[in-house]
Parts: sequence; C-alpha cells; structure tokens
Amino acid sequence: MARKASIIGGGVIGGGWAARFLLNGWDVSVFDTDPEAERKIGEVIANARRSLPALYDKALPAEGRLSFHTDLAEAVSGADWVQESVPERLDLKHRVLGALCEAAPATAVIGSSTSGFKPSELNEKGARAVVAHPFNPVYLLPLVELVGAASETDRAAEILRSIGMFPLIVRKEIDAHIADRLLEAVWRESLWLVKDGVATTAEIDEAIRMGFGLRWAQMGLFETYRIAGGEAGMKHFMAQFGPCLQWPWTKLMDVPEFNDDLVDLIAGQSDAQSGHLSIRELERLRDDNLVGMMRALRKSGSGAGGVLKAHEATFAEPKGATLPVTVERQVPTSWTDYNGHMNETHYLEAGAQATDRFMEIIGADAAYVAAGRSYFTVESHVRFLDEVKAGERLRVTTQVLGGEGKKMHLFHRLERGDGALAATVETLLLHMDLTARRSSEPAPDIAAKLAEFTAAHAGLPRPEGAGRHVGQRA
Ligand SMILES: NC(=O)C1=CN([C@@H]2O[C@H](COP(=O)(O)OP(=O)(O)OC[C@H]3O[C@@H](n4cnc5c(N)ncnc54)[C@H](O)[C@@H]3O)[C@@H](O)[C@H]2O)C=CC1
Ligand SMILES: C[N+](C)(C)CC(=O)CC(=O)[O-]
Repeated sequence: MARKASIIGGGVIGGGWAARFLLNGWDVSVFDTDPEAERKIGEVIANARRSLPALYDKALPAEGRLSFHTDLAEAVSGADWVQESVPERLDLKHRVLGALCEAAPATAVIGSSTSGFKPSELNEKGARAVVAHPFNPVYLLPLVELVGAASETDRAAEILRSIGMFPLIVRKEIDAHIADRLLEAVWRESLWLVKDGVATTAEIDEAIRMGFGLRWAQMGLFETYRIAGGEAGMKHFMAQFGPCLQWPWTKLMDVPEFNDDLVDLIAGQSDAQSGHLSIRELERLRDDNLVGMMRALRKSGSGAGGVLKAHEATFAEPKGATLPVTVERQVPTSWTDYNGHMNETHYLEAGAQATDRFMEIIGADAAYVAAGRSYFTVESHVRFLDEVKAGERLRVTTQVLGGEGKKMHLFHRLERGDGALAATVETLLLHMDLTARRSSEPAPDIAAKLAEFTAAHAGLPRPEGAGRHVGQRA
C-alpha cells in the first residue's frame, strides 16, 4: 500500500512537497485555506511532471493519489508524514502545528518548512515538529535541512532519502539554519548594492550566474576556494584573502531600511529585468536548466548528481514476460528538438542504454569492464517508426538474435507508454580486450549466460524488420 503524506499549506513550497511525494509514489492529501489552492498546486505538479522524471534514466514509481480536504483532521488521518508549509509567522505556525499534532497519527513525522524558526520556538506550545526546510523547487532540489531531536531527524532522513532528497542534519539549532544564513548574507548585500545605486538587479544576477553561481552547484564554497589557493591550497588562499575581512569589503553589519521605497526600487527593476515572462514560464525555464545541470553532475557524481545516482539505484528493475526489459524511462525535454518530438540521436541513445543494461544482465557489468574486458558496437540499424514526445514513457525489450564466440547480435524494440512501437535498433557487438584493444573471447561465465539467452530466444519468431537494410521496401 502507498504511504501517505499530508501537506498543510499548499503554496509555493507546499505545492512542491506535494509534487515530490506524489511523483515518488506516495498518496498525498492537501489542506489549504485558499479556495484557489487546488488550481495552483495543479500547475506546480504539471511543472514537476515535465521535469522530475527527466533527471532519471529509469522510470519513477507509479504516481500516488492526490486529494484535497477542507477538514484538517481528515487530511492528516493515516499519514506517515505531515508537512506544515503555512506562511512564516510564529503565531500561525503555533496554531496550525498544535492542531495537526493533535489530529495526526502518533507515528507520523511532523515536518515544518520554516525558513528561519528553531524547533524550540515552533514547539514552545507543545507541538512535536522537526524543521524540514526544503529549497524551491522542492520537486527538483534535493536539500532538506533537518533540525530537531536525533530520534526524529534520523527517521525523517531515511524517508527523505527514499524520495530522492538529501537530508542535511543541522546539529545545533540556530535562527535560519545553515543555508538561509548564507542566502540572507548575499540577499542583504545585494539590497545594499541596489539601494546605493551601485548595481541593478539584472547586473547582480549576471555577477552571480556568469561566475561563482556556476562553481557553487558542483563544489560549494570551501572546495572551490581550496583550488583558488593554487597548489598550496587552502592555507595560501587564507593568507592571501584573509586580510580583506578587515578592510572590509562588505557592509553586512548593517541592514538597509526595509520600506516602500526599497520594495518599489527592487520590484521595479525586477519587472524591467524579467517581467516579459510569466512566473510559470520562468519556473519552466529554471526547471529545464536545473535538469540539464543536474544531469551533467550525474556523470561525475558531484553534489546533487550523486544523490540522483544513489536514488535511482533503489528503483525496482522492470520485468518482461518473455524478453528482458532493458530500459524503462521517461523522455526528458532535453531529448526533444525543433520538430517537437524526440530527436533521432536519442533513439540510438535509448538503444545504447538497452545494450548497456543487457551487458549487465549477462555479467559484463562495470566490474567486468574495469577488469579490462567489454563489448564494442560495430554496426547498428535504427528504424524510426513513430514519434515520441517529452514526458512519455519509453520501454525497451531486447531479443538476442545471436551470441556465439566474440559476437553478440541484439534486437531492441522501443515501445511508447501507449504500447505503440516507436523504433527498433538492431545492433552487432564484438567482445573486446581493453588492454590489447583487440577483439577477444568473452569470459566463460559471460559466454555461458549469453548462450542461455541465445538458446531461449531462438525459439521466438524472428522480429519483423530484423536484418533490414536502408531503403528496403516493406
Ligand atoms: N518560498 C520560498 O522560497 C521558501 C519558503 N519556505 C517556507 O515555507 C513556508 C511556506 O512558504 P511559501 O510556500 O513560500 O508561502 P505561500 O504564501 O506561497 O504559501 C502558504 C500557503 O499556506 C496557506 N495557508 C495560510 N494559512 C493557512 C492555514 N491556517 N492552514 C492551511 N493553509 C494555510 C495559504 O493559503 C498558502 O497557500 C514558510 O514557512 C516559508 O518560510 C521554505 C523554503 C523556501
Ligand atoms: C527566501 N527564503 C528564505 C524563503 C528562501 C528559503 O528558505 C530557501 C530557498 O529555497 O531559497
């Protein structure tokens, strides 16, 4: 049975939590006092559906069920996790947390999305919440700062990992936890720069995104500065830049007066900078960029890329009735082109992923390759039979047409979620010795496993389209 998350307050952050749980197979119930909440959450979930699955090379679990409630007790009934995401006002948090702690099962984790309150403040009227502070968009960014009693945060951390998040346990409670203290420093300094007429909102954004913003996603602050110290590393970096702290470069000791003039100045410049796009369009642009960056990080396993790989490793392997299912995934937007469908290169990429998976199935896995043996593709034939759109499911089955000696002859069928055959990829591989860079016989256990498949598939009908050449009439 699916686990259940209750989202109390379904605005920017609550909507993101709803999407994160739902797309990871949890049932989600929402309680929000805003009559527009269902529509707004629907738009957030639509954005999540087009981006979150694109992070993975395997399909996420089937979505859970989403329900909306006007009664708080009904919403939290049977919940395993209750996440409070109402506006950042302590009196409101006390009232809502008090009510939901009374109504929720004693076994449920109670998380608060608060950006700045400490658990001791949240719980001073008898609630039992932990801080579970996420980052926008919650459905894509893995970080959740967890603050509270170790017995609760350990339990919460395990659940968050299971939905692809990265719990960072904040060991000592402090206003605004770790990340928001850093963000507030940058935010406060930026407000000064605009107020003093040094820079516009657009210029500050360029300063971030053309330079250090790119560095931070993959190495953070300290690792980046260690490299900036040259071969002598951090000690040299500190000796060189330590004295600047005394000059000082910053005005952080002070806060600009937060009045209507400042709000109008910042909001006016922000409208001039980005007002040509709606918030939903900006969200989609942000999400597509985040997906591209996070997929790039998967390759090295750096930062959020490592979290994706670890999460994907927990997904169940798909099974087929007669043929092995070698790929089951959703098509990322980045695989589509100017014609509004999956670009031809990615049909071959899906076929190559199927070959990699089949190699793993017969034992020619990462360890086998690291030990110096592998298969190389020597010929492929792709038939493009139907269009595939972004977000659609793609399922690849693999039939062995031959597997004697050094040769492995595979036939992949690429099927869309609706069962239509979108393509076939027929491919011939040769077993290789990676040291000699020459073809060689596979290890006996690999040969034996391949022979098993070859014998089992020999009894199946030869696939339609196998052995075709380019331009051949049907
Ligand atoms: N917006 C952001 O970038 C981030 C916000 N947070 C935190 O998340 C929490 C929520 O912030 P946002 O989602 O930005 O606010 P929001 O204003 O977008 O959403 C708040 C939602 O709570 C609902 N609400 C108000 N009173 C309620 C009640 N008594 N019961 C149920 N629902 C109620 C509102 O109708 C609204 O839909 C805050 O604690 C904030 O500090 C955390 C991380 C990032
Ligand atoms: C501005 N903010 C304090 C609400 C930001 C956060 O809490 C985290 C985020 O997503 O940047």
